[in-house]
Order: sequence, then structure tokens, then C-alpha cells
Amino acid sequence: MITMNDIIREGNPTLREVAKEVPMPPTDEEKKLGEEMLEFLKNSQDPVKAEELQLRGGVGLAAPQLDISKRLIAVHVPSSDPEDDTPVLSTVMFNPKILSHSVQDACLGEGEGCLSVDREVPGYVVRHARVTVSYYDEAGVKHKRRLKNYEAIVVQHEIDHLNGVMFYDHINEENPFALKEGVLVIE
Ligand SMILES: CC(C)(C)[C@H](NC(=O)Nc1cc(F)cc(F)c1)C(=O)N(CC(=O)NO)CC1CCCC1
Ligand SMILES: [Zn+2]
Repeated sequence: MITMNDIIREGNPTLREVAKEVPMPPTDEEKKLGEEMLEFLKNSQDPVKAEELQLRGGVGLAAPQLDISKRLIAVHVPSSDPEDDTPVLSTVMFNPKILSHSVQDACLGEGEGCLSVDREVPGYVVRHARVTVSYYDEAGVKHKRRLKNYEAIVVQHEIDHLNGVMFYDHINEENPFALKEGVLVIE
């Protein structure tokens, strides 16, 4: 199973590569990888397993973070309602692609971090507020999905990893907390 030791950290050149498309349908090995990535995220959000395995609570993971330069991500976004156990988004996406996006931008009020970055990098990471993504599932079936709010941010963060982009590449160097008019701040 995947643990923190399998996750490469900034400085590893793989994190700056453009990952390769996965031919559809995915091979058994690629399907297994996707399942393991999703299992890592679920384990990382389980207090007992996270403690046992010393995992950082993760909501998304991209194959390049495992030193595998393939266009494959997993996302497991829990509901913001603690009473609700159903995640708002829990899936493996092969060859995810942003088809269209809102004019409006958004950022997390807390800024962002990354499982591959062992330091705090303060500042707003401005992204699209809403995106329409297409992706293939492990059966090779094509899906199209509109995402908004936190799950839209997570998927954009993960797709960035497939293009060698790190969250801090988006932070304004002069003023990390500069915000243009109309940017939605997601708390
Ligand atoms: C880097 C880290 C702080 C671990 C971040 N987690 C997170 O932001 N909060 C979180 C953790 C949970 F378990 C459950 C939950 F609802 C929220 C994260 O997983 N990522 C994913 C990543 O590094 N992918 O490469 C960073 C997030 C920053 C914005 C979107 C993803
Ligand atoms: Zn990341």
C-alpha cells in the first residue's frame, strides 16, 4: 500500500515533468495504481490508520507524486458536513482535462499546501472558481463533470501536477495575499 515514503518531494525533477497520457483502457497495473492512490487518501483521512501509518491527511494525489509520470489522479474530498459520511467527490481520473471554466476565480482562504512540499508557503493560490472536466474511469469510460468550490480547487491542484506545476507557482511574489476584484475566497 502507498505510504508517505512513496511520495516524492519538491526537488525531484519528476514533479516538473509533463506527464504522459494513459492509453485507454488502462492496463491492470494502471487500474491497480489508481485504486491504491484512492486507498491512500481514504487511509490518510482515517484517524486510526493515519496515525498508525503516519500519513498526512490527503484529499488528492497525482501519479507524478509517486514518481510515475502518467496522467492519472485520485481525489477523495469529504463532505464539509461532519454528520455526512458521503464524500462530495471520490474517484480516480485518467487523462483529466479542463474543458471549460468560469470567468470568476477562487482561492482557499487558508492558502494551499502539498503532500510533496514539506514546508509552509503562505499566499493565495488563485484558480478557476468552477471547471468542467472530462476524464476516463478505470473501465475507460469517458465522463464529463462540472465542479465548484473546494472540489474544483482540489482537481485543479492535481491536474497542475500532471503539467509539472506546483501550487506556489501561482502565488503573487510581490504580495502573496494580493487579490483582484471578484475573486471568491473559499473558507
Ligand atoms: C497538503 C495537504 C495539507 C495534506 C492537503 N490536505 C488538505 O488541504 N486538507 C485536507 C486534508 C484532509 F485529510 C481532508 C480534508 F478535507 C482536507 C492535500 O492533501 N493536498 C493534496 C495534494 O498535495 N495533492 O498533490 C493539497 C490541497 C491544497 C488544495 C487542494 C489540495
Ligand atoms: Zn500537491
